Amino acid sequence: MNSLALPDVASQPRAPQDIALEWVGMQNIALPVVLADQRIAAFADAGVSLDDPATRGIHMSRLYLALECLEDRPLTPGLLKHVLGHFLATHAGLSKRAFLAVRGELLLKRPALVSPLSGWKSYPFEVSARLDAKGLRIELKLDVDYSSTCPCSAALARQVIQQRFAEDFAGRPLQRAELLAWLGSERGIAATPHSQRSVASLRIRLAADQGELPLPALLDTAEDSLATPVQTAVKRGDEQAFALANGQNPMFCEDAARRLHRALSGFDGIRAFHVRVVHAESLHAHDAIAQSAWNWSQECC
Ligand SMILES: Nc1nc2c(ncn2[C@@H]2O[C@H](COP(=O)(O)OP(=O)(O)OP(=O)(O)O)[C@@H](O)[C@H]2O)c(=O)[nH]1
Repeated sequence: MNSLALPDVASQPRAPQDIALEWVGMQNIALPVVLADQRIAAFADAGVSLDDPATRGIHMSRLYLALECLEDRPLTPGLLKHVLGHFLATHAGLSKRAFLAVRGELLLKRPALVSPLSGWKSYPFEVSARLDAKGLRIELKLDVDYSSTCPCSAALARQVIQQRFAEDFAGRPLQRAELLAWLGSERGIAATPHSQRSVASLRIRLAADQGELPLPALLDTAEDSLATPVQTAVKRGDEQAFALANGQNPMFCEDAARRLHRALSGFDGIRAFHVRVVHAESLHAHDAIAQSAWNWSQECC
């Protein structure tokens, strides 16, 4: 039987109560993409609106096959626009809006803080794009893991150390060598502040006409602003540098959200962003959360 003889149910008209649909398509399509000079095992969601209420279904295979050109060319706003344009061209008369989301994990090699070592870090990302009469819109989602040391806990720990010092050295003159030894002993660090693994989830809408998807640059900007990103290869010297970075950058979740807000405000090519930080508290069994946004509305990609 040739294809002309196959029934095409999708093209048949529906019953009279028909309704236009906002999004129709497929999700979690396995797809290799090229991003930041890497080939990434990604998953794509592809869809269009079904604006013609009299048409029963879209043509899923046309969306699926249009994804093929993502295999070999770097993922850029231009390539996303090309694919979305193809979605619309193959659904002329049916669809006015086209959608594509690509999810994966970007691997970036990160140097140790002081030793000459390095290792890989995985960054979950999602690139969502939408094309309609208003043009192309692109939103990036990125997660950044970091360490946060509680500033309140740090102050309370310092107070305990002060009290311990007052007790241990009460009523006698201070000897430099004795004091130095005390500072290096467990009595000299009678209390420690608590730290927690934390995650910042960034949603970034790119300005129009961006030539690239600036994922590595955004990740660097976010990590630099937090100053305590989680590490890869670690020797004791690196761990000490990490302890120093944490001591110099104690952060409530509010502090982390404000750091990220300031950093993203200075990043070129962004038209809106939303930041959500989650501190997985070690003091509490619940998490501490802060959110911040700029130029943000609930419109989606
Ligand atoms: N529209 C639609 N198609 C579905 C769905 N689930 C599976 N499909 C299948 O997707 C396949 C591809 O659909 P089309 O793109 O219309 O395939 P086609 O008619 O061979 O291709 P064209 O000639 O380009 O229209 C069909 O076999 C559908 O049955 C669904 O929920 N909606």
